Amino acid sequence: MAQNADGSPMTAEQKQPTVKMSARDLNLWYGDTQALYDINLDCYSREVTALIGPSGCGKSTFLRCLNRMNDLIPQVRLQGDVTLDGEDIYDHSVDVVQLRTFIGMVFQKPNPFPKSIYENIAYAPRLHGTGTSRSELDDLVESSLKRAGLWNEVADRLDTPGTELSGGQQQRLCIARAIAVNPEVILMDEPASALDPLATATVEALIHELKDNYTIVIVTHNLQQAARVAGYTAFFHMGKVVEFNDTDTLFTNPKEQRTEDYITGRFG
Ligand SMILES: Nc1ncnc2c1ncn2[C@@H]1O[C@H](COP(=O)(O)OP(=O)(O)OP(=O)(O)O)[C@@H](O)[C@H]1O
Repeated sequence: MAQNADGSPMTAEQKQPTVKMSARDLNLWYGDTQALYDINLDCYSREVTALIGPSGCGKSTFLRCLNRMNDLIPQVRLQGDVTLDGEDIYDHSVDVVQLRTFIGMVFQKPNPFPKSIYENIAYAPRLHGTGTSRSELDDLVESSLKRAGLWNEVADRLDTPGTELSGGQQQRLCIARAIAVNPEVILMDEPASALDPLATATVEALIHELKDNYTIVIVTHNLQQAARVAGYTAFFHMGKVVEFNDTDTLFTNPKEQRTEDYITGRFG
């Protein structure tokens, strides 16, 4: 049971999660083809929200709406609202480069820069002016690698190329790189699907730890993974959110037949 610091049980009001990001009546088209239909979904602060559903149902498209990555795809048209702390992220006044420092992203395939481990972390903070002196950058590199659970494995070889690390280490390096610019939200698009089971378990443990400080939204094909890491889960099908609930309820007591069919393996 959720408790207060003094051990007393939390009231329903205290347990109410805070909305960090929100989509309202969100529709998206690639050219003439509609990919998202009337999405209404909240992502709660300091929680992990999993997006599940069969291939092509719009999970990655929705994830990319949350930090305007779809802006980079020609022919994309979007209707509706996406907010961060109640502010419209599609407002004309929003600096998209800065927005993506608040809302970082980790991709399916680890994609470290072809630079040293140190430079992978230091590059963006230097660019954004958040770390200027060498000692500030040293501290930032160390703290980011520590938070991503990679420091002990790389502390003595910060000058070696990030691309020489194992796949799982590269993915944690990419997570450290996202953390280094001090984001509030981290979007993850199947972050463990290219990793072996051991590296997957390490990344999952890391996600679990990171949620104490960050809001995380993760796309996954792996239902067990959603059950392990996410407090909340949204089931997407054919561009729509069929059902959203806390993960335990969605997996054990789904309201919609389509959700039940999917989680019991009848399609997908
Ligand atoms: N860049 C693009 N241009 C045109 N159509 C696209 C583009 N990206 C995705 N789509 C289409 O949008 C729909 C949703 O795709 P999306 O990649 O968001 O689904 P997904 O649920 O993440 O799938 P998967 O699990 O296979 O990654 C699909 O029909 C897909 O073909």
